[in-house]
Amino acid sequence: MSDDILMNKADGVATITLNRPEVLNALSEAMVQGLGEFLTDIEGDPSVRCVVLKGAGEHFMAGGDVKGFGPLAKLPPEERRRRFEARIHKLHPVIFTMRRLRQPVIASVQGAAAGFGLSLAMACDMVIAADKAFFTLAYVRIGTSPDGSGSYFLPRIVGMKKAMEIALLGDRFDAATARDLGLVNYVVPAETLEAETAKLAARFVAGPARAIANTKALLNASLGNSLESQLAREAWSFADSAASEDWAEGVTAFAEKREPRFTGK
Ligand SMILES: CC(C)(COP(=O)(O)OP(=O)(O)OC[C@H]1O[C@@H](n2cnc3c(N)ncnc32)[C@H](O)[C@@H]1OP(=O)(O)O)[C@@H](O)C(=O)NCCC(=O)NCCSC(=O)/C=C1/CC=CC=CO1
Repeated sequence: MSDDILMNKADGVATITLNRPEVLNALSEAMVQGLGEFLTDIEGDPSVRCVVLKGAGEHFMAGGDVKGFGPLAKLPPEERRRRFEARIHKLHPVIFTMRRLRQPVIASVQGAAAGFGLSLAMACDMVIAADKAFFTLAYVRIGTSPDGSGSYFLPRIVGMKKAMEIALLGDRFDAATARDLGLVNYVVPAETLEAETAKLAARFVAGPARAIANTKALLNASLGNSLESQLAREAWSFADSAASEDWAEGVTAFAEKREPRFTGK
């Protein structure tokens, strides 16, 4: 496995670190492959109750490696089209797996989240950002259009008009603006980002795993479902959650007026 991406598992949390700080963690082929492999590993590991995605160094991720694109500019247009289409398709299993994972995925963002870096953060379930973080969809500034699910999640999160502004202009905006737009859940002082991310992850680790997984799947499904299908799915999910040990513990703790002690079973 390449050093471009790292994973550490501890106390129920899998932390994935994008690790090319010398280029603001710009994407490499090895990083895409590693991300896919780590997420597949997590999908099969019930001991992981939460995933944290972060960047090494001062930034989250600057997106595709634009300096690495240089040599491609010399290729004939049809060859460029072929190569980029192939490369970008390799990102898709990563996005699908992140959305399909039973565990919540938290993006912990410091510095820049640009291009695919912003797409990736949007594909996470929650985003916690340092007050000094900044965001740009960027693609239009290098003469291209969004990828990696950016054009799927952006209008769903911020609404169509704001999505048009962010995508068509590619301007930078700060963490407070990102929070006001709903792109970020919490903004925290940069020096507390790690600790606040750990606190949020610990809440998921201590939570009712099956209910959390069912809730995540329900919200994902609602983006494309009719009301009728969604209601059917809600009924199934509630009943499935109610068949867990954590549900029995939750209602018992409520009756006993104490905090529940969930085990994830
Ligand atoms: C917003 C920025 C990310 C950061 O801005 P700032 O803090 O002002 O820093 P800079 O001075 O601009 O940059 C510092 C150095 O880092 C280099 N750098 C920055 N971004 C990249 C990058 N994406 N790839 C390679 N290197 C990068 C920059 O050149 C500086 O280096 P030097 O000091 O040597 O000069 C800002 O930098 C920015 O907007 N970056 C570009 C964002 C972008 O266009 N991203 C790519 C869009 S395409 C994409 O994301 C996705 C894919 C996915 C997969 C396959 C194929 C295509 O694209």
